[in-house]
Amino acid sequence: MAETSIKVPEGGAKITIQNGRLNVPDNPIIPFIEGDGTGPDIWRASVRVLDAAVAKAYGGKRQIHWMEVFAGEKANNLLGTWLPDATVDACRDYLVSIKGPLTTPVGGGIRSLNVALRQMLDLFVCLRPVRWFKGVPSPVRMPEKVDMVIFRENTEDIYAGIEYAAGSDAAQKLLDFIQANDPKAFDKIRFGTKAKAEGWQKALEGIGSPARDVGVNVGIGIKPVSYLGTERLVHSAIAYAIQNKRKSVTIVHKGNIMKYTEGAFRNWGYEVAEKFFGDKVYTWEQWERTKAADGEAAANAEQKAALAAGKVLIKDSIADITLQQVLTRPDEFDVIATLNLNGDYLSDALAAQVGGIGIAPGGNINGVTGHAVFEATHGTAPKYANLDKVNPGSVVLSGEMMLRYMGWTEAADAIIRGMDAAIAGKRVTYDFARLMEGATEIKCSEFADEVIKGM
Ligand SMILES: NC(=O)C1=CN([C@@H]2O[C@H](COP(=O)(O)OP(=O)(O)OC[C@H]3O[C@@H](n4cnc5c(N)ncnc54)[C@H](OP(=O)(O)O)[C@@H]3O)[C@@H](O)[C@H]2O)C=CC1
Ligand SMILES: O=C(O)CCC(=O)C(=O)O
Ligand SMILES: [Mg+2]
Repeated sequence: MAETSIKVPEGGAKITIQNGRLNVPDNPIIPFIEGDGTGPDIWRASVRVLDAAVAKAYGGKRQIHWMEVFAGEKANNLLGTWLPDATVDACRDYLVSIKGPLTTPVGGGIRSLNVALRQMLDLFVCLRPVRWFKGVPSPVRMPEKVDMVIFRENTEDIYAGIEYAAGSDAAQKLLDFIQANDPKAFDKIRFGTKAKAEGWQKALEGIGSPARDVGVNVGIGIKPVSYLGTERLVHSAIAYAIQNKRKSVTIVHKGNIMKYTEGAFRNWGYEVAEKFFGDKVYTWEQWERTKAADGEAAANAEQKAALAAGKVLIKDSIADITLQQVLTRPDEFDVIATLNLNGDYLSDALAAQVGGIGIAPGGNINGVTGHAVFEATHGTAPKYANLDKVNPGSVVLSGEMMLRYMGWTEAADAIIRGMDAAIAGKRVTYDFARLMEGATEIKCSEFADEVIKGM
């Protein structure tokens, strides 16, 4: 029987932050959420890898004191609530935590606990690096060219969860508001009135469909995108690119269609680049201005000189073509700054290029308060729950990101060495084994053993 309340481990101490710098003791207490579905299998394997990496790197001088906190099905079973306040408080108090995936029902039921946690702790960056490990099976010809870092805005966009169900009073009130205040826009809501709905129904009856009573059934979602939300995300992405000597930051948006949300994100993104990083970046907006003033050749020469001087190129790309070009021309993408939904799609799509969601890590981070919750990109994969089967790589590598975030680079490096060795040995979980020639399929727990051996 699991614990029903949080037990603070003895002998551990809190990670704190002072003047923007994390203070990590040698015995930090780190809250963890096991997760739903495959979460427990993965966590059991991953925690052994993380502990082994720390032991290998520091020979007992440092040790993580793990503290289980509850969320999702386990919390609901034990405590009758999906996301206890104590869990959120623990992640807040202890600053750095790690979690497994949590289930979100589709089309009704509770809202995403994952999203709730990100919003409650204001973890505005969802950082998802996408890199290839030598030997990992990939559907693309040159996976070694895939080396991107996604900065996904984590607190706004349609993920704010402001949605009203079709037929509800709230949806009707919003429709009435739009009709009263912007009749032209209201007209574009295809089935926004009973007359329009009935008109379509009549047309259907004209081709033999049975008669039925149709009403106004329009669900409405709201997509907030703010200047400050954009500023802090894009600022983080560019600062990261400069610090890590990356070549470019691509602002990915669908601003041709959603002009005042995604389009504004693009425009503000360039503004942030020039306002905060003017001497360290060269933007496509600068290129446009020089072209208008002095011609294309001058603009090209200016860009070439700026990049030769080590400036980071700030460019933008519309989301649909981006999804093609990350496949066909991956080396043209480096750091990506994007909105919440685009980032969700892009991170799963890109993971496929480097071996799949089984090794796609992530971190949700507030670089100002220091709060961070590390978690895999994938979900609960419920059909594999309790089979000790799936790849623990995503949580292991999320832990690697966490260790690096804490400044425990030697332990993080040990994990990378272990992953490299395990993959090179071709003893891998089912997801890799089914695509890798000459591989032996092993269990989730056995893969953890291979990683530990390879450190
Ligand atoms: N941050 C979070 O906690 C997230 C939670 N979710 C939630 O998870 C639930 C299930 O979502 P679903 O859309 O099925 O997506 P999942 O990511 O859970 O699974 C989709 C598929 O991805 C592959 N996969 C996932 N995890 C692994 C792994 N560790 N190793 C190898 N392969 C893996 C499997 O593919 P195959 O069958 O081909 O082997 C699996 O069937 C939903 O409730 C969703 O809301 C989703 C995403 C993130
Ligand atoms: O919260 C969920 O259930 C899904 C979240 C998700 O897809 C993601 O974080 O990438
Ligand atoms: Mg996702």
